[in-house]
Amino acid sequence: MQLTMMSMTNPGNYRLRLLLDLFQVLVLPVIVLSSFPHIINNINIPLPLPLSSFFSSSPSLSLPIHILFIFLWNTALRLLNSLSQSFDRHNLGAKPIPCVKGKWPGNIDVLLRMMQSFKRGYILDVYLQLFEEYRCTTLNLNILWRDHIITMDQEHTKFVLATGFQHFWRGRYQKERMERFLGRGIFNRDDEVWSMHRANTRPFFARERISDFHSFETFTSRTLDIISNLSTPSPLVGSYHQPHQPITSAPFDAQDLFSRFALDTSSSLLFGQNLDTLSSPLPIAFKSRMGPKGSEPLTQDPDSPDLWGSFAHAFEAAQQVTTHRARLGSLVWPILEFFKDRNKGNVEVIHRWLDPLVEQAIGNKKRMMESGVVSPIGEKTFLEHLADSTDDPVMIRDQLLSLLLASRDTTACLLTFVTYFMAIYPDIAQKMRTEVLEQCGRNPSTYEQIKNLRYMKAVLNETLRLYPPVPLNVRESRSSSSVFPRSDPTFASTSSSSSDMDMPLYMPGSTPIMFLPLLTQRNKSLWGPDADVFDPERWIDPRRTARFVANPTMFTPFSAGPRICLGQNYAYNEASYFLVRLLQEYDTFTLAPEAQPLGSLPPSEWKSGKGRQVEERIWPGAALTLFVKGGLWVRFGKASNSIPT
Ligand code: HEM
Repeated sequence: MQLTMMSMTNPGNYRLRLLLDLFQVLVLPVIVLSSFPHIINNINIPLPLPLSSFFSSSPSLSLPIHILFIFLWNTALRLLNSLSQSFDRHNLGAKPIPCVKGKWPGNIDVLLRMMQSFKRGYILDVYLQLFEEYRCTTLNLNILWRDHIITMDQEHTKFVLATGFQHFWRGRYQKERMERFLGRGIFNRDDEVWSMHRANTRPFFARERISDFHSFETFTSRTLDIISNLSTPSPLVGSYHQPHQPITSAPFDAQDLFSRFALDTSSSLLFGQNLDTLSSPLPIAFKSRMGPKGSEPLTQDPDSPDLWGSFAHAFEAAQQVTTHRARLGSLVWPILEFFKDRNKGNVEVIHRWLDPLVEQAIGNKKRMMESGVVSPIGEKTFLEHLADSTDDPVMIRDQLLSLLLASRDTTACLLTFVTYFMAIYPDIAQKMRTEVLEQCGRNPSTYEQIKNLRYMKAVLNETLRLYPPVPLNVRESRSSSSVFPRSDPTFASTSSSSSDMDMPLYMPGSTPIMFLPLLTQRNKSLWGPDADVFDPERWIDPRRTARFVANPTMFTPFSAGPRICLGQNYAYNEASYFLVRLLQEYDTFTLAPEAQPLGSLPPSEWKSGKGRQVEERIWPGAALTLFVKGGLWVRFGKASNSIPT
């Protein structure tokens, strides 16, 4: 019933869904209980004494009786569901996914443990701990009596994304969380609408477009100018200079700068406009506070034009809200947001910026059609290309926003973490620089040259392995159940018996599943004992690449299967182009922890943890995409043999 009602309504109407759920859980049993005496009276059945006194109990007992009945009703429903699942499982010859057994009813203690870890813990560490505690790579969290599967299993992730694609979709709960923000865009739709978007978007990323480095150059040189200004040691830059400190170049937030670079580059590609976020005021070292993801952009002077700063802020805040909802789960967040949708304000700001662009594109299309002018796809922006396919302004805006999300934060994240590695491993930065100078000299690079930058590609891949810009993702199984392939070898030796080991896991229908590329890509049983080590050579030495060649889905930063990223090559080119130009001019990269906003340095307890957190010098967080909490504050040093900008 729930599913039918949901499909009849707007997928973003979480209030209606919550009311329907509460009706099923709380109201329906009360109705049934109250109608019992009438039914029994009408059909004149004599009841045994305990039951007749139950129905004729005094009003003071009525509340406890109702609560008891609600409890019994829901327990019975859960039992029925579990019986039907075990029958189905038996028929499919599968075993259940191991279930987390918390100390409190509904695994509330597990939920609290996760919430605590999201605040102070290392990224996704709470999930890794649970996998290790239960010695398995796919687990049912069963929060508030609802199945919620998490997996770091390479084989199961491959099944969700590729080999068993038809069994999964984005699902009701994800649409509910994202509907107001991403609407009918490619990230929030399945089936026909998704296919239509994909078919329409793919031709736009043809080779000619992804190898046209002209727009990369425009925004790269603009970014390098800013870095150059910031990196010139000067006592005059008083806003960041601390008394009693030697005068050095200014620390700046590289993550913020790269996000601006990526947003301006993407906006020029997608809707032919330079949003020029690179020109709005930058966060200032020692003054900046924490923003929704990185550092807080400066509050705009009320008299100056907004310059898209409010767009960028609302765009980040909307991602935070969406992630927070996913963490709270499909029951809790709609209750907390019942009277106030926390994304309403953010989305209004976003639409205020995008709607005029969409209207303009539709108007231009009409004018061009009237005058009989037809321009080829290679000369169009994505917005113009979209406007050719539909006149529906909401559909165009939603898809445009999805592409902005796809291209901006992911690419900025990749550049941020490469910079982090260049700062903590200067020898790797040096090696990258040597390759760049050998292959490209001092000129802006070409498509062919970038293809030959083997070490650069290895660094990008190694960064994407340890810090995938989409570190976790969610799908939902469709209404029918399915069976996972055999688990990956992570805990192979710990299964209780060999017959048990041979049994596949049962994936129930209509159930959310979260997969965790960040954990899969750091899994020692797949990548070897040095899985946590940043070592670009693993992508060059053929004996070491053999693991990945034989098993490509152990590395899925761009996803896999029918929904694989459409901008993968574009992203490699954009990041490589930027890094080539950067390394032509700069040879030292240092972290500036003293400039990190308060509360953004890794907590001391991480030192006693396991894996990368022990040596982490920044705080990685996730809000749809990965980011450095408080921003990545760094100093860049100009190479003595650099070329003048
Ligand atoms: C380092 C950069 C990037 C990374 C790591 C990345 C990663 C991903 C991932 C993991 C997905 C799958 C999301 C999901 O199914 O839930 C995806 C999808 C997508 N990406 Fe990227 N992406 C990057 C850059 C880009 C760029 C630059 C563009 C376009 C300009 C782009 C366009 C898309 C599109 C359109 C999809 C949706 C595909 C679909 O649902 O069919 N991506 N990307």
